[in-house]
Amino acid sequence: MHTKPYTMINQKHLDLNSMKELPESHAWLSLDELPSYSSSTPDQVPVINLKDPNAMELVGHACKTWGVFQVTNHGVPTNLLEQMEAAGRKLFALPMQQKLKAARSPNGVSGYGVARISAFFPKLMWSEGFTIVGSAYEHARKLWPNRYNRFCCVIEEYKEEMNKLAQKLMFLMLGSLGVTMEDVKWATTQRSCPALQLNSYPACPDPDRAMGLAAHTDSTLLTILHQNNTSGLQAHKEGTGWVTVPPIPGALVINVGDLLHILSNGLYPSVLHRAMVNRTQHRLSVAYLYGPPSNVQISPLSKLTDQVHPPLYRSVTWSEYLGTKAKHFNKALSSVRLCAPLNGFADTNDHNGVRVG
Ligand SMILES: C=C1C[C@]23C[C@H]1CC[C@H]2[C@@]12CCC[C@@](C)(C(=O)O1)[C@H]2[C@@H]3C(=O)O
Ligand SMILES: O=C(O)CCC(=O)C(=O)O
Ligand SMILES: [Fe+2]
Repeated sequence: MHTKPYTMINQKHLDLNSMKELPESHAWLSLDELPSYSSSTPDQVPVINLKDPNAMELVGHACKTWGVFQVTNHGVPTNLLEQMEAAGRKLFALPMQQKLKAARSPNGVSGYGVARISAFFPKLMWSEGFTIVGSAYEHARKLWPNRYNRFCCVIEEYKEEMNKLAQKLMFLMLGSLGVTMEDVKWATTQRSCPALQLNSYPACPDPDRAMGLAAHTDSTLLTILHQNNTSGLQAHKEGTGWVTVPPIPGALVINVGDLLHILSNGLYPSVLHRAMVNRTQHRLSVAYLYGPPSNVQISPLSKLTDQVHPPLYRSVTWSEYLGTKAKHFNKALSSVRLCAPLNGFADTNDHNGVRVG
């Protein structure tokens, strides 16, 4: 038997829940490299009632101006959101040795571990994650050898409901640009292969020097995020700076991802966002990362391009783009860009210069 605490086994898997002070490995030098602007009128992330007769227009406007919004009346049962949150809590409350049994392999996608983007930062993030692509069965069986069924059922039901909502959102987002689901046949005929990301942000002894999840855009078409009633999510808006996305009970947060940025030829820019931590509360979030079927070529929709608006991005599949993101992180989007914008300026939404830490 070893006598060292298991937090020493692997520096990347410190048990944050038991730390009384912030270790150097997690102390960020600067949390803000992007400018913040002071404004007398506080700018707030839109909240849209999906049963509003103008929902399509409101969604389109939110995608153009923010790339993030919250939705109410979204049709996902509240008790399913609660069950998912409870399942997440149960998972992260397991002892570290147990969680490590389902650790993500070095080049793998699924499993327990630090955020995939960690490799791009000199400091570690104050969070732990669990990624599920495909069935949760293999991992759940390692975590709870005799009682994995309940976890798997909640995950499956959650994915089912989120898929319905994602389709509805695609219909609204594209509809607002004059694009019909006929123009994007794959969106209704082929099944997508989504990912589910559970994030846990333990209470932090020194929140002002720690980062929960560093600034990034999602590689998805769109992401549906459920945050428990603890704030921490912030979105970046040009000209405004970082804005907190306040938790609203029962509401879900929708992010525009890089693939929708490409599909809309830049009309819907993907949103840069991050998660901050706090001193007293354990924060939990569940992200449903929705992309197209993995081998469908995604390129700017022909309805949105003409001589004056040439396609700005080359076509990519989701699986190729995930590889590009894993390699180039915040330069992934500009690496698939075809031509410079007509005004000659770098596209601010390509998130080229973001480096936090
Ligand atoms: C399907 C996806 C999308 C992934 C990779 C893979 C599984 C996990 C997703 C996330 C979730 C956390 C932020 C992010 C940036 C990360 O590090 O892992 C995401 C990434 C992406 O959107 O690129
Ligand atoms: O925890 C959050 O609020 C953000 C999570 C997130 O951005 C992600 O999982 O991609
Ligand atoms: Fe994200």
